[in-house]
Amino acid sequence: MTALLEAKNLVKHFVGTRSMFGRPTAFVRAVDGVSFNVKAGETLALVGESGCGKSTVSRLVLRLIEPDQGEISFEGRDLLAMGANELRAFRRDAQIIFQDPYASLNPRMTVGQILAEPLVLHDLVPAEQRQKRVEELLRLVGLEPRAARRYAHEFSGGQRQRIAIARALAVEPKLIICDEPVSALDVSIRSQILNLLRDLQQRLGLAYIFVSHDLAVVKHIADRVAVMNLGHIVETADAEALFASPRHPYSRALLSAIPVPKPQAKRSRLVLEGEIPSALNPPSGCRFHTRCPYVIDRCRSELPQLLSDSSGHLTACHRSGELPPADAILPSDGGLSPTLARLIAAFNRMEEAGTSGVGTDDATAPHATAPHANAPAGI
Ligand SMILES: Nc1ncnc2c1ncn2[C@@H]1O[C@H](COP(=O)(O)OP(=O)(O)OP(=O)(O)O)[C@@H](O)[C@H]1O
Repeated sequence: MTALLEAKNLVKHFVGTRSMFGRPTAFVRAVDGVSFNVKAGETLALVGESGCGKSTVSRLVLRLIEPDQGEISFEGRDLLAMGANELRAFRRDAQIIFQDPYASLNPRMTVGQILAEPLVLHDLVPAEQRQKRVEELLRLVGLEPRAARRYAHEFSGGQRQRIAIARALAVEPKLIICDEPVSALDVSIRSQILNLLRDLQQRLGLAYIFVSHDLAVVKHIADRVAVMNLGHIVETADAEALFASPRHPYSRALLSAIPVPKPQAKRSRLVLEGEIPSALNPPSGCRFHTRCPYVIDRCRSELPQLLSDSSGHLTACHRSGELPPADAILPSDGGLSPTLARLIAAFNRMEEAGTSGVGTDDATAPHATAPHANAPAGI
């Protein structure tokens, strides 16, 4: 199947520091040779720690910023060569929703006006049918039509994210970039929004690029996962394969930080030691080598290529194939395998995990403390 969106070898460096004369003296290598594709109707999750380049990739594929190098195609057409008219059509096909819906919703406009705006801008619905379309959009995201008369600040965080999703849907997109869409929400609300996104995907055939630092969230929504570290993708695989058998040491470390589902279980967390190296001065060779327990000399000097096995599982690690199986190092139900215990001595420290990820069941979510946490989805 042809990819809906394909990015090849994307590079974006920002000026990091300048001399007193204003000349660039160092560059932030935010995105440094990133390739991936997204098929129609699927969810590709882009995962990694803060600063790894996820948002820059999102901005590049929406052509909000221009890459220094690389290619992007959408439905087989060269996105970087598109003229104004083609780009306008692309801006309908590809939408974005952000972590903080409030910041992206105009406080001076009613929800009805916010949802009608893209309809007018893209000349989609005759004026007399706009109100009906706005009401349809509100229902689509689980809000009552009377929400149209109110302002964004009158809604809870989850409801505001529903409004932002409705606005993205107004132009009937094929692809939505979801940039940390549930990170700012109360835990109990997160699963409602994730369920809504999944439901909309099935009904409307949408593709998502789901950007998140949190693999626990991604587990609930992704078909495929691309793991990013300091401007590089280090592993890409079907979500099932990645969660069952992560191959890159960095993916394994991220995965082992996911809290176990049983609240009563004694949970263990693997924490990567040391500072995340800076994209301003990234380590040579493999950018993970300064934190990797399996580092060998070659990792310090030679950048590993992203190589595929016969199943399409891509890994960029000189030592993939030599590492112990993932189930030998990942904690299960709070128990520590002997291999993990050995690893910790060399690599990490262990700490009791008091954090929580996605509430799998709203009724049992532990942090339903915000005033709006138990508010119904509709208003
Ligand atoms: N306009 C810019 N000018 C200079 N540096 C930038 C700019 N935008 C991003 N960066 C830098 O590029 C790197 C990647 O940033 P990016 O926001 O893409 O990462 P991220 O993975 O999305 O992180 P976060 O989740 O914290 O937003 C960071 O080091 C960031 O400081």
